[in-house]
Amino acid sequence: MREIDVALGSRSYPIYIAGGLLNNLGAYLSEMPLGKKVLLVTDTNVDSLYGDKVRNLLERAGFQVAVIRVPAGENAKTLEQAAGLYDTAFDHGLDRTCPVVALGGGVVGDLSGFVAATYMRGVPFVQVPTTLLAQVDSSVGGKVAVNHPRGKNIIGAFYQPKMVLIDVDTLQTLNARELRAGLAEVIKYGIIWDKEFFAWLEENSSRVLHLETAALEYVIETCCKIKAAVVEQDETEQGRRAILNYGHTIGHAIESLSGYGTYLHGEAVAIGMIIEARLARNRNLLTDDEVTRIIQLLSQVQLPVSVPRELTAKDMIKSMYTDKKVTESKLTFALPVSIGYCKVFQGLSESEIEQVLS
Ligand SMILES: NC(=O)c1ccc[n+]([C@@H]2O[C@H](COP(=O)([O-])OP(=O)(O)OC[C@H]3O[C@@H](n4cnc5c(N)ncnc54)[C@H](O)[C@@H]3O)[C@@H](O)[C@H]2O)c1
Ligand SMILES: O=C(O)C(=O)C[C@@H](O)[C@H](O)[C@H](O)COP(=O)(O)O
Ligand SMILES: [Zn+2]
Repeated sequence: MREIDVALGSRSYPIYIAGGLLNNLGAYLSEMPLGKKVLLVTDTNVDSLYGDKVRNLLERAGFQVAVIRVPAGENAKTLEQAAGLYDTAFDHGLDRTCPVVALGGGVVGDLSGFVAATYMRGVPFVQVPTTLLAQVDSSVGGKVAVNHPRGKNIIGAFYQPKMVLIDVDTLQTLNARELRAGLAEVIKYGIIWDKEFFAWLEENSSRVLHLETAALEYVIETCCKIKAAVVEQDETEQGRRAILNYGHTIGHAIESLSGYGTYLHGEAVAIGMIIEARLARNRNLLTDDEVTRIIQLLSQVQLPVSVPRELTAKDMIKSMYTDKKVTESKLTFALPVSIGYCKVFQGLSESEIEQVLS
């Protein structure tokens, strides 16, 4: 088993990565100082695959489990769904010592983490991510949120989990489109932090797409280590953490303008990374060759590479002003300055953004 410690003082926690780890969830939770009632949050798809198994494991470990299933997909990241979770937590008698356990992808993790952060001003939270995207990104670092019709993740908090348990075997049931969407965030780490990892992906992406366990474990461990390092430097995004947002200023505009769920988060981020790489090229940060390599790798894993035709530059730019990196009305982007290193730039002009969108 691979183990990574996210070192955040009193909010530190372990990330465990291995095949078959779901079987250990009950034992791990029993060793933690937790109350005996669990709110197990999942979605309809994940419930049908792993819900009974996890519930039984937790009950055998002595926990009383209330399961709540939200509809699968981005549209479940709402305050209305959160309200349903609060009701179930209340009905089940969850007190401040009792954990919320997120079993599913980033939607379940973000939504239930938001509920864990706010129910009774905070109860223990455990992440059991089951998509590649959630295993490499959303389960780590403590960003929890729901969407607002006008902007992604607008209502949220920073709230770290007590443990992240990653069973790589769960990826065997994930469909190809979702796997590719997860690969977008994987490629992001190569671009913003680790040029050798980017080069490894250029050679080995098909091993990940073929769900080869050794490749998956290597990818997940590498990404979680990078994310842990960034979050340890800047837990609440006062500055440097915003590099994890590369591709997201454009990506979030695509997601909210085209209707949440039309483009998967990873797909929108893939398009965003290309447009933002072009922004970086126009500022002489990236070379033409580096932009080509980025486009080539994203195309190689069959991610979308162009902005949907129906979205106008004007609407995209308007939507970007709801981005959380905006301060004093200045559009802010995380831009790579080479493959393997990224910086945050404030005050980009609308005309330079229009130029790369058209
Ligand atoms: N908090 C963060 O730091 C962070 C980071 C990246 C993304 N996110 C958020 O994560 C969300 C996207 O997460 P996602 O891509 O995991 O989407 P998701 O949670 O919608 O899951 C994708 C789909 O896969 C299904 N699924 C999940 N696990 C499965 C499995 N093992 N086998 C078969 N099907 C499975 C789900 O039911 C769903 O239909 C977005 O809302 C995004 O904003 C958050
Ligand atoms: O953890 C972070 O920090 C990230 O930016 C990771 C992103 O992949 C993720 O999509 C995050 O939810 C975006 O954050 P937001 O603050 O722009 O909503
Ligand atoms: Zn993301």
